[in-house]
Amino acid sequence: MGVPEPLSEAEIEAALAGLPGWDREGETISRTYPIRYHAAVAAIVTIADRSRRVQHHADLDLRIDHLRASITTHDAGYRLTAADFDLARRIDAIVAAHQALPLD
Ligand SMILES: C[C@H](O)[C@H](O)[C@H]1CNC2=NC(N)=NC(=O)C2=N1
Repeated sequence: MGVPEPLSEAEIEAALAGLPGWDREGETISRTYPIRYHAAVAAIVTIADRSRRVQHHADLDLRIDHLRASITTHDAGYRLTAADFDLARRIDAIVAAHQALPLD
């Protein structure tokens, strides 16, 4: 696998438009999910498994009632690449499957 190519501004904006809930800060995208702590722990295990398979990892910040995922591509000099948006979509699907329990 080669070094991933950074995306252009137009490509980043187009990718973000297809990912509701994700925000961009510079060359990082992030999303905060409301989710119960224990459900989030289970989601994180699945996210870790997926990350190993695709060799791309998010920064994950677990709090009592929410989980925040932040993604950039270290190998591209901390720039946004297609791998970041692919991972974001995978995390959306995984968290959605674990959000079934209401917050209270
Ligand atoms: C060798 C290994 O594939 C690389 O270090 C991968 C692992 N996971 C990664 N995750 C992220 N978010 N960015 C990377 O550049 C990256 N690189």
